[in-house]
Amino acid sequence: MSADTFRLQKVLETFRSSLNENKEVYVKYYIAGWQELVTFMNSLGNVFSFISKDVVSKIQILENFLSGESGSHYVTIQSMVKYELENDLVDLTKRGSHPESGCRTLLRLHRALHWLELFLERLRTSTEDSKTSVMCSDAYNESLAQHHPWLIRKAVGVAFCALPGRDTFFEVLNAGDHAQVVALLGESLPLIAEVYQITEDLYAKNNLLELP
Ligand SMILES: CCCCCCCC/C=C\CCCCCCCC(=O)N[C@@H](COP(=O)(O)O)[C@H](O)/C=C/CCCCCCCCCCCCC
Repeated sequence: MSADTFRLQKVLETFRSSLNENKEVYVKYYIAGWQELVTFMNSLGNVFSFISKDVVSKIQILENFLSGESGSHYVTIQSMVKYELENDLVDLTKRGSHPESGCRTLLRLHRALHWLELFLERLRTSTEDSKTSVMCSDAYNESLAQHHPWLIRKAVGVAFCALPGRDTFFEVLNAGDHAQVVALLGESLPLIAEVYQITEDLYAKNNLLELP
C-alpha cells in the first residue's frame, strides 16, 4: 500500500492516540488525523484542492509551532491555549500582531471536525439511496457554513456536486465492504466526538470560540 493511500483505520488510530488519560489532546496526533483526511480529499480530485490546500496550510502552521523553540508548549491543545493566552500570543477580538496563532489556526480545524462528525454519522446511518452530496451539504450547513462568506459557501456547493456516489465513496474509504466501513465509522465517531467536545469545552471556557 503506498504512503498516500487513504486508510480510514489510520484516522481512527490517530484520533485514538490523540487523547491521553487526562483527556488532553496531543497536537501531534490531531495533525496526523488531518493529514490522513487530506490524503482522502486529494483522492477525490482537483475540485477539492482549494479545501485541502487550506487544511495543509493550517497543519503547517501548527507543525511549525510544534517544532519551533516554544514547541514544548504546543504538545497538547490545553498547553497551547495556556501558553498563548499567558503570553498574549492570540488576537482575541480583531486580527493584529498574531494573525496565525496556534489557537486561531486550530479553531478553524476544530470547526471542520464538527462538520466531519456530522457527515460521518450521516454516512454511517445512510441507506442505498442516500446521496453523499446531500449528506455533505446538510452537515456543512449545520456547522461550517455559518463561519464562511458567501463565495466560499458557493464554491463548496459546487465541489459537493463533484462528489462520488455513496458506493464509490465507501470504496475510496478503503476499509472493506459496507458493513466493515459502517462498523469502523461506529468505532471512529465516538473518538472524534470526544476530541471535538474536549476542544469545544476548552475554547468555550477561555472564550476563544470566535477568534478572528
Ligand atoms: C474518515 C472518512 C473521511 C470522509 C471524508 C472527509 C475528508 C475531508 C475531511 C475534512 C474536510 C473539511 C476541511 C475543511 C477545513 C476548512 C477550514 C476553514 O474553515 N478554513 C476557512 C477559514 O480559514 P481562515 O481563512 O479564517 O484562515 C477558509 O477561509 C476556507 C477554506 C476553503 C473552504 C473550506 C470548505 C470546507 C468544506 C467542508 C466539506 C469538505 C468535503 C470534502 C470531501 C468529502
